[in-house]
Amino acid sequence: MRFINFIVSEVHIQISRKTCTQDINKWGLTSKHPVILFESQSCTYTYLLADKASKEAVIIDPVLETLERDVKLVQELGLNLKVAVNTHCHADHITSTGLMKKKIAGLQSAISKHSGAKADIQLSDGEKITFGKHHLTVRETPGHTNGCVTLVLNDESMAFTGDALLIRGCGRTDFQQGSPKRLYQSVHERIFTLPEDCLLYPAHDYKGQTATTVGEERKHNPRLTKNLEEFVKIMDNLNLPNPKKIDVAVPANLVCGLHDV
Ligand SMILES: N[C@@H](CCC(=O)N[C@@H](CSS)C(=O)NCC(=O)O)C(=O)O
Ligand SMILES: [Fe+2]
Repeated sequence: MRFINFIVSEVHIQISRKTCTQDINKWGLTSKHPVILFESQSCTYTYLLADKASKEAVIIDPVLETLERDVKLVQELGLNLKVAVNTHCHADHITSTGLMKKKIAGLQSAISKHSGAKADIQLSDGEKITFGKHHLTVRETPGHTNGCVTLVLNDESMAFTGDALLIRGCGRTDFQQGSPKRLYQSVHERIFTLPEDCLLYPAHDYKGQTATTVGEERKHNPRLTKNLEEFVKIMDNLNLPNPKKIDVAVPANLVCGLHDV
């Protein structure tokens, strides 16, 4: 399912199906958008960013179940996919980065060096992932897991928050070295300090929402507008069932999704 079809730096917007939470007028005709792809079993968003001139591209959080769709799209658009990056070692689905490397020559996988997972590129805070004249800067945002990163586009017009910040929510902190205190700090110091109108794209949404902004979340996030003490209490009492695939997904994602696939 694709909601907005766009290649970074090109004005080409196709908005269909579900709505964004933010005022649509804010998007404006000159806005840039990533290609947004959705995997419906795990409600995961995969993002594809490309430089129009050079065709160099980056994919964020691709999912095993939608590997063929994503590879086909990359080929149809004639992109030179350079990096497939995971925002963290996912617990709810298996990444497709390992198998995607086998289908796309020259593709490198990437994940935080704090994730404990194997990949071609072990990302550090401040590192840049370059595609054509653009880059994503890695901001470490631990708390959901130790190895969570937020990827910020060079002009700070958009950021990909993984599970650190979800729309009107945030990643759980009850497994994989989760820590509500660290997550609170990460979001307040490393995401909420981005420009108010910076678009935020999460790794999941369970309610049909597609994007938000820093300003909206600073004002309306029901968890992160609380003080630290209240936030910790909320997170310690979520009582969510474990993701159904956690026992297969985590070991598989520690080896780029290639475990027993
Ligand atoms: N039901 C899903 C898992 C749902 C879940 O736990 N989501 C995670 C992100 S994936 S690690 C989460 O942090 N949720 C926060 C929340 O408040 O919902 C499944 O079985 O896969
Ligand atoms: Fe997660």
